[in-house]
Amino acid sequence: MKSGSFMSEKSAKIFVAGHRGLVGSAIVRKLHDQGFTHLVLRTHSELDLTSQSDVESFFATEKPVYVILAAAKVGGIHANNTYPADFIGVNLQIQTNVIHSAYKHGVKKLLFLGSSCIYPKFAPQPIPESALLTGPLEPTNEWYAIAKIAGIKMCQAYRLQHQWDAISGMPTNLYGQNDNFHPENSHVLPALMRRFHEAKANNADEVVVWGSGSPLREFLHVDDLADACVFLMDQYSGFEHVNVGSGVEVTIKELAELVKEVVGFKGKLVWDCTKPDGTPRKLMDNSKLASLGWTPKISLKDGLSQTYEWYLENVVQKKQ
Ligand SMILES: NC(=O)C1=CN([C@@H]2O[C@H](COP(=O)(O)OP(=O)(O)OC[C@H]3O[C@@H](n4cnc5c(N)ncnc54)[C@H](OP(=O)(O)O)[C@@H]3O)[C@@H](O)[C@H]2O)C=CC1
Ligand SMILES: C[C@H]1O[C@H](OP(=O)(O)OP(=O)(O)OC[C@H]2O[C@@H](n3cnc4c(=O)[nH]c(N)nc43)[C@H](O)[C@@H]2O)[C@@H](O)[C@@H](O)C1=O
Repeated sequence: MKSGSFMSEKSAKIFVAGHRGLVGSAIVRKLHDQGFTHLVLRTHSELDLTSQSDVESFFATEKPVYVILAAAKVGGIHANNTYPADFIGVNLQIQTNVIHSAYKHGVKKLLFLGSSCIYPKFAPQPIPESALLTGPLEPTNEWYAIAKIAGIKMCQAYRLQHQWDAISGMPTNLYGQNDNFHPENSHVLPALMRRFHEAKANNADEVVVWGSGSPLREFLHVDDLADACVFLMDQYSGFEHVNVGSGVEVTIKELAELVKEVVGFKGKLVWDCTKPDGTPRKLMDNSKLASLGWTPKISLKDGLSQTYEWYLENVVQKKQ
């Protein structure tokens, strides 16, 4: 189902929740590029989205017209596995508060972002939207996945009961500027970029990479995701969530070799098989979004080079 008025309302008030994160910052850049003039932004310290009363008074006062929910407790396989209570609890709180107050205060349309980890561990590949809730989840991220599934279902329930335009996008693994480069808690791509960079700077002979190297992952540049989010806000008002991926998958070993090349590290890789592999494969079926008219533009090679340049200028140089 198409809606099609978002792009014609460039002065409408838009709340981008999580605007300093990887995804939120890319969405803000995209909205500015597209000529949107009235973004409402709050840092975590200005507005804690886990506080129901604070979220409620924010919506009562600001009354945004559109909401893009890119605030969440996010992390890689180790963080998900180590802090299950935070990943389920914080995410349920943020999304429940924002979705309910947005509905209550007359928001016209809301986009909720989930993740490809909502699908069963052994889902058919590529994974269609219809695979949701058809099998057991991957244990390393089931707490986060359950929260994200609840978010999809909340959007669907509010649409059914209140005819409210809440939609959900399910991005694949993302990367790009403003990513989290924490050594343990980040996702694989920024973790390896940092590790290879530091190994090169310290003339180290080897770099440790987690797991067996055999899992397959699909990576999408965050600027492509932001473009897809704006597209969905404008063009999609359906009940079902929509997959957002690149359609290209690589093994973790191939990814490690690519990052190594982009960074220019000359040593060898050592695999730490005490670390979990996680789900063996999660390539999404992106045909629904393609049939609506959206496809990604940034190749993994170009995206990696761009991200490394950003990392050098914004993380490495700022530390010096
Ligand atoms: N990164 C990825 O690979 C993927 C991400 N996604 C989804 O995209 C969305 C954004 O993820 P991403 O940009 O990577 O995450 P980030 O961690 O980069 O950004 C999340 C943002 O949310 C804010 N935030 C967290 N908790 C609160 C809170 N209690 N109150 C207010 N703000 C808060 C953070 O602020 P602060 O840092 O100050 O706490 C941060 O700005 C999430 O819904 C995630 O599930 C989906 C698939 C893959
Ligand atoms: C987006 C998605 O992200 C998470 O799922 P994931 O795809 O498993 O995420 P990941 O990026 O952390 O790992 C991908 C693969 O890479 C391997 N790996 C190698 N070396 C490092 C490494 O140094 N760090 C990390 N994190 N992983 C490494 C790692 O062992 C695994 O096999 C979800 O929890 C959930 O948050 C979610 O939705």
